[in-house]
Amino acid sequence: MTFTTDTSISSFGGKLLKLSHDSPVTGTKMVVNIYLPHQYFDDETTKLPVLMYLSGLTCTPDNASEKAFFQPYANQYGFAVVFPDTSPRGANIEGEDDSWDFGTGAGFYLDATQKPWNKNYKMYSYIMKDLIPQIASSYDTLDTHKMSICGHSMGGYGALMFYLRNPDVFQSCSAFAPITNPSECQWGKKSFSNYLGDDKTLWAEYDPCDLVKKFTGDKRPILIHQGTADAFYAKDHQLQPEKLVNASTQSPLNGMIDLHLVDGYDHSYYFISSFVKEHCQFHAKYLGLN
Ligand SMILES: N[C@@H](CCC(=O)N[C@@H](CS)C(=O)NCC(=O)O)C(=O)O
Repeated sequence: MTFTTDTSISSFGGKLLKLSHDSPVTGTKMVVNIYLPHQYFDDETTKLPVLMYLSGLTCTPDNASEKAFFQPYANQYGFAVVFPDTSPRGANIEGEDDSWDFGTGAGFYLDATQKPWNKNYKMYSYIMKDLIPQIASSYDTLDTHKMSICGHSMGGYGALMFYLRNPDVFQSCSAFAPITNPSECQWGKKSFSNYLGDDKTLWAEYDPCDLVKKFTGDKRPILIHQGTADAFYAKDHQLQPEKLVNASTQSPLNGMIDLHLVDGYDHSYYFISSFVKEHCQFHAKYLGLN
């Protein structure tokens, strides 16, 4: 299957492409946005690294494309940014649209094992086995062997989880207000029990606090920003970045979780866009761009 370009929008000297494709993995039509920096159009031979950005609960690829402001830094360093969706849509599963923190917009980047979700809710395999290979085959000058990953909230969890499981695929990882211990917070428990069932050994295969202890990749820092005025952090305890720091003390990444608690910032894209520069600078270093 190839991408259909639904829209192409000029932005900061590059272009944002809004794409769709039929995914054999999810069995649904999937949408994805890709930001191509000006280098992509200036020079048709040089391969450009890729930054994957995973969004949080309720998001489509458009939230970050419109409000995170990766574009100036993508142009400064010369990398493309991929914004996948957060779940399959329109799978016609009963209950899929009943709540904002489960089902549509809340795929948790995992492969569901439980009925009725296990037919379509396979975001882990979608990203690894469908989206990334398809970007590689559709865009000759995007280098998916030079790829880093970041994300926000549920997408921050996704970024940590993909990186910790696949250090050979992703050069570096960062997160904004990530859910770090999904097995031990309300959002995670709701999704993991419905998508994965009761077997906690399966939960551990997706939980960054478990995965960090088994990490086999290079000893590189993971950059995390967390706003102190974020109610999901301060009041609801959904995010718990300190738990990842604690878990990492028993791992090769001891001392490498670079957690910045930033005073007064909330959970919104005003927070993300305030620190996107630091995250781009961080990834550019590991992508060999600065
Ligand atoms: N809908 C939820 C909030 C969900 C939420 O904050 N989602 C975050 C990710 S966890 C987000 O990025 N929302 C979309 C946006 O801010 O553009 C509520 O009403 O409390």
